[in-house]
Amino acid sequence: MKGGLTGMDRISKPTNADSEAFMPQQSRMQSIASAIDETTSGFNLMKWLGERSYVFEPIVHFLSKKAVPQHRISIWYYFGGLTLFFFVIQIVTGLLLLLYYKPTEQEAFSSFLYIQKEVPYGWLIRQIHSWSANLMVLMLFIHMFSTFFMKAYRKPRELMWITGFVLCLLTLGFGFTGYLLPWNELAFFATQIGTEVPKAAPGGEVIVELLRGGEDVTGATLTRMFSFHVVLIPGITLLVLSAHLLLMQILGTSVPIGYKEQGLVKGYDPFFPNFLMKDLIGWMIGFALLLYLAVNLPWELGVKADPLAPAPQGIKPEWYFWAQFQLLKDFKFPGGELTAIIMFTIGGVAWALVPFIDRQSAREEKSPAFTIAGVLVLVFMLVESYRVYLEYGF
Ligand code: HEM
Ligand code: HEM
Repeated sequence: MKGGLTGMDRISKPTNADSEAFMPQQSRMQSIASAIDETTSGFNLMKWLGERSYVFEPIVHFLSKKAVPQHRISIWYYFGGLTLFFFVIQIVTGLLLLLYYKPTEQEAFSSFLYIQKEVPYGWLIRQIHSWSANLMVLMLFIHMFSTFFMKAYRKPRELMWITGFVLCLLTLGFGFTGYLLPWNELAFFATQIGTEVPKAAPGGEVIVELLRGGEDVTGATLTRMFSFHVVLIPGITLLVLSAHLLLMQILGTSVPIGYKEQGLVKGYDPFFPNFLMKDLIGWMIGFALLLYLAVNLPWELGVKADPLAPAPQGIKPEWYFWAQFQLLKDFKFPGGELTAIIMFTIGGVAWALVPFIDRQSAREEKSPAFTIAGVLVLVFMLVESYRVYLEYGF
């Protein structure tokens, strides 16, 4: 830019963010008018954009208020951002897959093969969508357990935990509904077993019909799962996620109990731009890993589902449902399935209400009983999942 005071300097450079962002309407209009006068002599895109950059200042101002504490376990603060990163990848690749994918019993598998074999880079987009789904769920589990062990759910962050819990259910819903979409044999029979589960509970038939769009898994189920996957679940997720992130911004990042008193907090990183830049490094590492997996360990295509064929051996769900799957298998006695469902429901409700049950942490006192309970839940899930791995492989 040539010398002299530019429009950008006049409008947004005197960066007292407070006074700029909340400049009275009249003086802001005057600034815009003078900037417009200046641009009439010749059009300069950068200048034009610079003059209008003040509209972002309230956002930057809002973001810059947050600071992230630095201490020996602050590494765990990266996993919410990583979950978010893989979710964004899911949206972008999912929208690209939508250009060619056809959600009908006749065409789903062939459109899926077409994406994989004919569409330029279709195989890459599909592999990225599949791997990023797995990485998103993995990051979400790490994020959930780390916030649990750091007691980040305690007062005043109860709603962060509740919205997070709902996001966990929605993400598992994404995985479950997406699994059927390629309409291959494995997905077909796994969905048949998965959607059968609610039948063991009183009134469960209604849920089974709601999921399947009829008594059995058919083309109607595929269309239904498709609309859940690309419309209903994304819509609700965007709403709940906005609430989760807004709450995060307003409440700020928590510090583990007792850390401040013991002088373990070394300092604070302003979120914008310092911590965001560090987040960016995490995302680049995540992206490199994602590309490596997508290119070197492609997910198999399988064979087209044949609803009339008998179920093949070794049908199992995605790894993130293995613990529930194994528990149901362990409870194969009369009334066992219902007992397992009741256990999971009670466990799930207790997990969701943890911030209200753990009264000690709400008073900023350590709550070892909850740490032990969390370790038991984690060990149970890992052992049950490992048993499925031993029996079926990956
Ligand atoms: C789609 C899923 C999710 C996304 C994208 C997400 C995103 C985030 C982000 C970006 C943060 C701030 C950075 C951080 O502390 O890691 C955060 C914080 C938090 N999240 Fe999540 N989250 C998700 C799911 C969950 C789940 C499943 C839970 C727990 C059940 C949860 C509970 C929390 C809590 C308690 C905090 C506050 C952490 C603190 O103040 O130290 N979130 N989340
Ligand atoms: C708005 C966002 C999303 C859209 C528009 C979308 C769209 C799609 C489409 C069109 C397919 C079928 C194509 C195919 O099978 O390769 C698909 C498959 C799938 N989606 Fe998504 N998706 C989205 C988000 C997600 C998320 C967040 C997850 C998981 C956490 C996920 C998990 C899956 C899985 C596991 C498959 C099956 C992949 C396969 O075996 O090829 N999707 N998705």
